Amino acid sequence: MSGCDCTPSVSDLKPYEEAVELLLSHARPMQDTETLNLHDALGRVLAAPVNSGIDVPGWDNSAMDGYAVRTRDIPAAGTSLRISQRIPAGTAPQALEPGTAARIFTGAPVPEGADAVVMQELTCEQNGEVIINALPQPGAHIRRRGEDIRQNEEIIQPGVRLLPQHLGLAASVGVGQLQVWRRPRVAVLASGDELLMPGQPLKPGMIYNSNLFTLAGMLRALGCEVIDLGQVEDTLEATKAALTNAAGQADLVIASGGVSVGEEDHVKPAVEALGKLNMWKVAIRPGKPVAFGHIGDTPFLGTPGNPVSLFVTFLLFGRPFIRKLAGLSEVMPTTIQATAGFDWNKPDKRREFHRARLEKQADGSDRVSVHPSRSSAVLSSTTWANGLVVLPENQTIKTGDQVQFMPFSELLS
Ligand SMILES: Nc1nc2c(c(=O)[nH]1)N[C@H]1C(S)=C(S)[C@@H](COP(=O)(O)OP(=O)(O)OC[C@H]3O[C@@H](n4cnc5c(N)ncnc54)[C@H](O)[C@@H]3O)O[C@H]1N2
Ligand code: MOO
Ligand SMILES: [Mg+2]
Repeated sequence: MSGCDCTPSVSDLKPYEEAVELLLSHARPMQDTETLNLHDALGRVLAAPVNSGIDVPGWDNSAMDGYAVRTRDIPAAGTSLRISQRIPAGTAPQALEPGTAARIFTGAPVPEGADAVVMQELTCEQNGEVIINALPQPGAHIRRRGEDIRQNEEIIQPGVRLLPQHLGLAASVGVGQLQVWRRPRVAVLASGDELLMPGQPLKPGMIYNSNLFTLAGMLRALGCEVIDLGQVEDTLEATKAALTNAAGQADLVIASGGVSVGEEDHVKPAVEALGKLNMWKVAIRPGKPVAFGHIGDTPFLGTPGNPVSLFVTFLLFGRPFIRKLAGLSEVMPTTIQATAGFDWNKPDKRREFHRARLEKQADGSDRVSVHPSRSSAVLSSTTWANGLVVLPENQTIKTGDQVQFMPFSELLS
C-alpha cells in the first residue's frame, strides 16, 4: 500500500461544452457605459441601438451625371429640350419646367416633376439645348428617398463590435456619438520563479516570460483594458497576495501557470483559500488543468503555464467569457467546415484543439494540415498555424474527411 491518492481518470475531467457553459453562467456583462465620439468608438461594443432620425437619402437624387427629364416630354429618340436649370450636388432645385431638361450631377436632388435621368453619354448638348439620343424609362438613374435607410429605423443593434462601416453608417444619419459598454478590465499575472523578462540576460535554468505577452496581446485584441501585474513568486503566500491585489482592481483576473499538481503549483490552493474554485480540469488537449473560480466576487481564470496551453485555453474559455462581459451578442468561436489533408490515427479521450493550417492546394481546393508537434511547449507552432482544428474525442480522421476549423482571424477579435 502506497497511501497515495489515485491519479484522476479521464472521466473526472469536465467535457468542453459543460466547462464553457459553467464559465459563461458566471459571466456578468458590464453595467456601465460611456458616450464616445465616432472616431473613438472603433472596436468598442455598442450598448444602445442607433436609430435614424432621417431618411437616407433625404430626397430623390441622381445616380449619374446627365439630364433630369420628364419621360412624357420625349416621344422619340432625338428629341431636343431646352436646358432650364443647372443642379450641382448640394443645391436645392426648382421644379422642372415642363418641356425642358435640367443639367444634373451625381448626388444632386432630382427636381420635382422629373421622372428620369439620362446619362450624358446618351445626349448631345448645344446652344442651350440637349438632344436625347435614347428613350429613358421612368425612374431611370434616380436613387429614391429612403432607399438606404428609413426615418426611425434601427440601423445598428446593441451587442455588435463597432467596425469602420458602423461608424460610417452612424455618420450617414448624422449621429456623431455612440453609447458603448465600458471595456472589461482584466488583471494578468504570471507565476514562475524561472521567468525573466525579454531584454534581460538569460541565466541557467531560466526562461523568458512569453505568456505575459501572448496573454496581454490577446486581451488587447479583444478590446480589454489590461492591468499587467507582472510575475509572482512560486509560494502560496505570494500567490494569495498577488491574487487578492489583482481581484481588487479588475473585472476578471487571469493567471498563467501554477495550476497543475506539483508542490510548486499554488494557484489552485490560493483560489480555494480566497474564494471558490468552480472548475478544474477539462477533457481537452492541450490545456487540461485549466481552472476557473472566484477570488471574493471577482472571476478568475487560471490558464496552464505551457505556452500553447495558455494560448488555447484563453481562446476556448477566456475569450467567450470576456466577450460576454464586454456585452457582445456572439461569444462562441466561429468554426468552419474544412477538408482534412492529414490522417489522425490516435483516438483520444480528450477533445484536441490542434494547431493547423488551412491552405489552398495546387488544384485550388482548401485543405487543413496539422503541425507535427503535439507538445504544448512548442510555441512556434502557433505562428506557423492559422487556426485550430478540432479533433473530436475517440475519433480517427482520414484525409478527405470533413473537420471543424477555428480560424485565428476570427478568434482574435
Ligand atoms: N504530474 C503531473 N504533471 C503535470 C500534469 C499532470 O496532470 N500531472 N499536467 C501537465 C499539463 S497537461 C500542463 S498543461 C502543465 C500545467 O502546468 P502549470 O499550469 O502548473 O504551469 P507551470 O508548472 O508553472 O509551468 C508549466 C510549463 O510552462 C512554462 N511556463 C510557465 N509560465 C510561463 C511563462 N509565463 N512564459 C513561458 N513559459 C512559462 C514553465 O516553465 C513550464 O515549462 O502541467 C503539466 N504537468
Ligand atoms: O494540457 Mo497540457 O496543456 O496537455 O500540456
Ligand atoms: Mg506546474
